[in-house]
Amino acid sequence: MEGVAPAVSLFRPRASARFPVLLAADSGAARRSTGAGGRSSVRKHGGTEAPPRRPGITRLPKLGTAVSTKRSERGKDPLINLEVSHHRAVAAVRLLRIEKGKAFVDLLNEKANDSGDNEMGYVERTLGFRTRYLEDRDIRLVTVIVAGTVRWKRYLDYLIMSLCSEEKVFREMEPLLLQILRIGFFEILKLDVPAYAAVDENVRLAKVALRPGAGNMVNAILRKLVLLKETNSLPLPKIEGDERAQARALSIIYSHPVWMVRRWIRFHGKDEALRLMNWNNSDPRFSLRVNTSKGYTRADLVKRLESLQVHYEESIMDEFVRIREGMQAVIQAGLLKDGICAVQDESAGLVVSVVDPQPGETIIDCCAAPGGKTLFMASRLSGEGKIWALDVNKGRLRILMEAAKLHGLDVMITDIHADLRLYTKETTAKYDKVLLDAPCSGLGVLSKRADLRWNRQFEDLEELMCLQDELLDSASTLVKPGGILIYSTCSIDPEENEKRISAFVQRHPEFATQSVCEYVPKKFVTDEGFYSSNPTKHSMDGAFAARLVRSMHKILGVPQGQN
Ligand SMILES: C[S@@+](CC[C@H](N)C(=O)[O-])C[C@H]1O[C@@H](n2cnc3c(N)ncnc32)[C@H](O)[C@@H]1O
Repeated sequence: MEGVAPAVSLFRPRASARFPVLLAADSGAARRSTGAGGRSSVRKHGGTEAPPRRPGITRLPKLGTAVSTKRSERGKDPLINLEVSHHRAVAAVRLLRIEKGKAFVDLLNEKANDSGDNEMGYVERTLGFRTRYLEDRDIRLVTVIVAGTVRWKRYLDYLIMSLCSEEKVFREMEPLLLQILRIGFFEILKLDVPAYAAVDENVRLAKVALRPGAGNMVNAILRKLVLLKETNSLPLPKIEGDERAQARALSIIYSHPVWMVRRWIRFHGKDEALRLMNWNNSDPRFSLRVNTSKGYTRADLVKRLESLQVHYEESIMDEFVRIREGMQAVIQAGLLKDGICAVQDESAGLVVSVVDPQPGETIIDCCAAPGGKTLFMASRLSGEGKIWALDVNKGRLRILMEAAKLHGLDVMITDIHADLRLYTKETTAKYDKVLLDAPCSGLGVLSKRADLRWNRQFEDLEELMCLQDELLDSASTLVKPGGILIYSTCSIDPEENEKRISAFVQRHPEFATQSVCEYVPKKFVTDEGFYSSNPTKHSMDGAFAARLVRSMHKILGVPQGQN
């Protein structure tokens, strides 16, 4: 099931829903509202999107006590609509913006994800009214709905299209109406929100944000859906026919792109492909790494978590704790902001174990930003040694250095803003260890990146593999004789992982693979001696790493300067 277990109780209908009101926060607003017959005029807003007509809304001249007025107090927020459910309104607008590429799905830091002034501005310009500022519970609901609706988009759209009178109605549906329907379908099918609440609230949103006709359409389609769900007769495709047809059906039922389904069935078999898709559709699990460089221990972190009543589990790694429930409490208590710990998946931590940083070493992290692994490596150096953090993305590199300062590690890290391929042409510097955490498809982290599956095309893989080869060639020139090159990805795709390494050692006989068995628990070591974490096997993100040792001696056939 998608979403969090307590979601059902969180979705109880609001008492105020029975009393449609658009409250005016000041008398000026009351003057601007039209009076006659309860019909509202279309008010012009500063934004590009004109607000839709909202007939049937009563505007009251006084601010009710139930209205949150952060902006009203500043005299800027005259109109707050209490008729619609606030979190659904914000979710619909965020979904619209994600679809246009103007927002992203942030599963972790919901507060920072634009849920303040900016987002309310978008809501007002898009819907034509302002909602009250969201409380923590609402923000959590927005996150659950947005992430879930994005994950399940293919499944939801298939059902919405099936329940429209004809395909053309679906294809030509206005974007906001489609988002409202997706929310309703997701709530009913995956969150088990009581049908009456999901229908009622989404019909109201469509009526107020669009027009009565749109509300009627949402009503008709959602009621049809409720009936089909109750009779267990959802019109889903049958898994039958040839391999391609089966993959297409599975891609709808499990809401993944067809190419991914086909690829996973080919590489891992059908059962594992299904397990993987189930994992990607489930709530992501987060882990915390305690910041030992500031003198904190895991016991200190555990104590703080217990005082916050956060549910946690011990990790296989000394510095880590797995969070089962209560990530918001961690964020709100300032544990991240104060540099006590960082959010990091154990799968990424294990890559650092493969690097095995030792005090006194020189290490270059070739694709370092935003710095999760750089910081962990630096803290393992125990104050002795140095790390160079290189990345082509200046903004992300800035985030890395800010985090380094927060963690008290900035003295050990030097940033280099460059394209690795160009940088290595100009430098003669050599390092004890070189980490290449390469740009990749991210197919191992789809549960945390709800929208990634829709942003990746099959063609991207080809391009990424070429880049990975080029970066490997460049990174290899930075390794001292006898030094170590570590190649890692957050992908589970063999072509981005094992295949890149076998191609690399063929091109570079001066490098030989070294088993990672000394560095990570046995269950993560593949037959070929690589590190590999798998979501369905290890209940963590998918990741890969290989350790390659550079020969101490010159190898015949290797061009001068590269050996
Ligand atoms: C997988 S991310 C690195 C994540 C990072 N190691 C961490 O643990 O937080 C890949 C990084 O490669 C960088 N990158 C992509 N192409 C690059 C290039 N040609 N030279 C240097 N960095 C590059 C991207 O900007 C991105 O930050």
